[in-house]
Amino acid sequence: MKKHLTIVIKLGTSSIVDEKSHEPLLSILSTIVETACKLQKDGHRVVIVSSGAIGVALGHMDMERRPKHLPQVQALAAIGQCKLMSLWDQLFMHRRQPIAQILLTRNDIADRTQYLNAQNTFIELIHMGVIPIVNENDTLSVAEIKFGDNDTLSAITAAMVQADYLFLMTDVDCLYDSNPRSNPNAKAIEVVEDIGDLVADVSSAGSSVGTGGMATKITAARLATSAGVTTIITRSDKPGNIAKIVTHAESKKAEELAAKRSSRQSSIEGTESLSNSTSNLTLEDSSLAKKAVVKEVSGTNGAVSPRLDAPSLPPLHTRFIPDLHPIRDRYFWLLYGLAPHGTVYIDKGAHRALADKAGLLPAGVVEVEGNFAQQEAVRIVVVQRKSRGSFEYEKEDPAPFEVGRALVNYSAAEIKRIRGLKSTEIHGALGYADSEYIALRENIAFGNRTSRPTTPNRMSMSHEAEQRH
Ligand SMILES: N[C@@H](CCC(=O)OP(=O)(O)O)C(=O)O
Repeated sequence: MKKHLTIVIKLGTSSIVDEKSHEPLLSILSTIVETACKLQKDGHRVVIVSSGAIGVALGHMDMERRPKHLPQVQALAAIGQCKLMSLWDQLFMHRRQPIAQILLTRNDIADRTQYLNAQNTFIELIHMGVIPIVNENDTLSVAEIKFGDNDTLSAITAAMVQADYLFLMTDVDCLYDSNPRSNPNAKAIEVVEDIGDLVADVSSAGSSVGTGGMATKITAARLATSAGVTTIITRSDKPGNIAKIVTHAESKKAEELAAKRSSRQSSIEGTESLSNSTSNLTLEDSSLAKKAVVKEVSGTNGAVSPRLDAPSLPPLHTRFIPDLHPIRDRYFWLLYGLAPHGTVYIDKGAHRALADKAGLLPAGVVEVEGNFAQQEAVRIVVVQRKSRGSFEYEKEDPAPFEVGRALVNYSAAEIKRIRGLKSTEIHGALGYADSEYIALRENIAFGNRTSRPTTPNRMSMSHEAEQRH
């Protein structure tokens, strides 16, 4: 196994406190501590993303359920966060393992300098042999600046620390193609090569004290795999399985990478591919081999691992294979660190120009939506004009599709006035010209799965992610 793997372990509220009594689940927490210390001892680095502040506070304050009123939730988070950290600290102290608390809001990382500061702190802590324990800073978070669920926060953390693995610990073994509690023939999905083609049961809504569910785990897996992080969904009540799963995944990695490369190579002809200026990221990746590898396991009733007949196999889990060309650093930050404030619709010619590493010129802009300012993030959506030079575009055939995000040099109102013009005409239209480009190429990042027209299934997931932004 590669030395010095970086492993992010995300524990939801339901793994930390009992859903009814809100008492801490000490056996799970203790096994996590033992697992994390063993991994550190073996030369790996561990980061924990721990929910549970509000859940712990409910128990501490003898409250039956999570309140609805935001200031009350924020107050509970403030009460619970120190109890939670004290709990972790006591458990880790038995192993003489130092820990550190990192609390983040989306606002913190929307500023590039602050994002880099957070990243540097993580790197330094890891270097010092400390285990960072991350949570959302709920006391400051309101809807607009919330990650909303710690699944997304854990994916962003995993990207920030360039983790090898993200473990999303949950209350089922893995993803299934249908609900295993109601369908005894539900099949376990053990490997996902491409989330774009995943058909899975996401009906699990999460616990009554947490906010995430299976859908947010898939969103998190999409973010993390796009940053090159192998993402695992597995049971939280058996944290000891983490090391076994890593060993198994490491042994599979090389052969799967080779297979993915050769499948990509053989189908690349005839397929339009576009790239980020430094990462060579393929936008139109429909040529890649994309499938969820579903392996049937018998007797899935109740989502309990039925693997007694196959002792040599690793514990049941779902493994999302990371993208061949990860989106890292600034491009990841542009895509997922920032909340988009609007949409700029561009034509296919502009899309092609971006692929050739040009910036976005006003001539290629068809429509603008939202009320954004200069230097704010927007979605870039490609449309087909109804006729040459027209600002009308096809709404369904072909459907508009999002290709990425950009930081713009002009506000929404300004872009409305200069769309369709040549750069030399900007000054005449506005009375000034800050830049010849709507967005510089270095300020545009392409996503590898936001590029194609979305199926209803995918659409609902990306909308959900957007709402959380
Ligand atoms: N930040 C919150 C947890 C957010 C949340 O509910 O996340 P999760 O339990 O993963 O769905 C807390 O510490 O209570």
